[in-house]
Amino acid sequence: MIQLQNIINGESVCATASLPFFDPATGQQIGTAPDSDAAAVGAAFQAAAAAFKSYKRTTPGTRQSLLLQLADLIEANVDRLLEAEVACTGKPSALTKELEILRGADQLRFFAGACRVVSGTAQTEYVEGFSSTIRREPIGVVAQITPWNYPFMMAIWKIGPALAAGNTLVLKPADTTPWSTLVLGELAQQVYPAGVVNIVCGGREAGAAMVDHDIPEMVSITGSTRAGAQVMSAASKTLKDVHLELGGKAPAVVFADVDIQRTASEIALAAFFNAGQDCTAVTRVLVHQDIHTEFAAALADAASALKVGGSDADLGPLNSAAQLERVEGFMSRLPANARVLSGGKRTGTGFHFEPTVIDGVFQSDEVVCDEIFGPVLTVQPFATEEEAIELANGTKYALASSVWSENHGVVTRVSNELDFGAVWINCHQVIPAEAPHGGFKHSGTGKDLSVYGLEDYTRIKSVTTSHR
Ligand SMILES: NC(=O)C1=CN([C@@H]2O[C@H](COP(=O)(O)OP(=O)(O)OC[C@H]3O[C@@H](n4cnc5c(N)ncnc54)[C@H](OP(=O)(O)O)[C@@H]3O)[C@@H](O)[C@H]2O)C=CC1
Ligand SMILES: CCCCCC/C=C/C(=O)O
Repeated sequence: MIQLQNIINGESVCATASLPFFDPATGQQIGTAPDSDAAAVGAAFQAAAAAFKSYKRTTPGTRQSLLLQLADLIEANVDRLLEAEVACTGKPSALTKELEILRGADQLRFFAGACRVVSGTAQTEYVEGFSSTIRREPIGVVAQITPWNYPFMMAIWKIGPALAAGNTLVLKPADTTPWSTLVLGELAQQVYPAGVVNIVCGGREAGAAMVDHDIPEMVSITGSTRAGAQVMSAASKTLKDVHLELGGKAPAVVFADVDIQRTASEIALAAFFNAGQDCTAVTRVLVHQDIHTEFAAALADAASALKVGGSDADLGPLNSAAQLERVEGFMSRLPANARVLSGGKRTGTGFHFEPTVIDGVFQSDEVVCDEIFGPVLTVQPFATEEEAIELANGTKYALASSVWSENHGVVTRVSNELDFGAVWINCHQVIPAEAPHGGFKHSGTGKDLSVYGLEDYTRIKSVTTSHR
């Protein structure tokens, strides 16, 4: 059994209580991680506050160099990170190495470069006899809470911009997936002074303590809309900045002129990658009525061709028994009108679920409007461009979307009307480090990645100097 420890002020620290964590591919326990209480979380914030006094004075050049060193360490330790990530998630190994671990190193390199170009304004005389400067400064100590769907990469998305901007941090991984974040934290200790990067594990008590504590001036969470709303409400008591990357229910709007087989395969991949546990995954296909039946059948074929579980899998398991039960709950409550064209049930060992395509559903059905976070895709026909836009925009989520057509006018008009933080045209889920990632409405506020994500971890100060 592996016994993990918190990382506080540069040291591994035991906790008084622990939580088990499991391999979702088999359901077997892997080890235990600390179940941190408010005192442990408080110690981490104290360490981060002490470290901030000197870390905030580092130059962009120094911060760049530190991030580049950490990126190099990630590459040098890719096998350790991969073992920890795959153990807690059951993800396919080769894809995880390329698309999450090595990509995480690249994303850190992006922030390493970006921190050298983000700046305030030069001295300007807005008032005669006075010079003004607008400075971008780090916020201070930040509290960061990550989810279990991409545990390593979401930790990168949090620590990269925070450290690039000159903040110190305390990060809590989800209780089912602590391991790779602690390996990352351990690597960070080889680069950063004690207290700059602190990792505390735990469940809801630790999460609440992260948000309630009065040291951090910002809390950033990636998770469900429910968790985001709770965090926002709790954070309002201490007037913290909140940065929320929450749920999604991404539509793919497909017009009648597409290549049906190719488009269906690409959409199936974007729906079922990571077993659909992805806030940008395609979850709703809105397809022109002229090709509805043929396209739904092509999606079902593409879904059935995917391999679930095993070393050469296209998709691994759901992350926990609770998540499997949540997905099964949606299936058990399907309305009478729904037709399951492929999949629909658990399979194999652990928490695997078949890629599932459901036709015959309506906009008001729960399976169409609520985030499921599993390999479940619904199909709805539309008659006109206007109806497609209305259906696409018709849920409370607004993170990601795509439109598929060869017609330039159609994709331009529709992409302008789609009310989402990201719109992809004839593709889905293309997420380079340079592009802002974040939604509107119940999908949250603030951006990850990009210079906008880096700026979210800064505050603006106005400094005015008299010429006297
Ligand atoms: N946008 C996204 O990427 C994600 C969306 N989800 C959605 O959430 C659904 C349920 O999954 P669930 O596991 O409950 O996900 P949560 O949103 O509850 O968990 C995500 C992270 O938030 C933490 N957390 C949850 N509630 C609070 C709180 N009130 N205060 C502080 N931290 C909190 C969790 O900690 P702990 O480990 O203690 O639970 C975890 O680290 C999924 O089906 C999916 O729809 C889930 C994960 C990611
Ligand atoms: C390897 C593709 C990763 C895309 C990650 C974007 C989604 C983030 C989230 O679900 O929070």
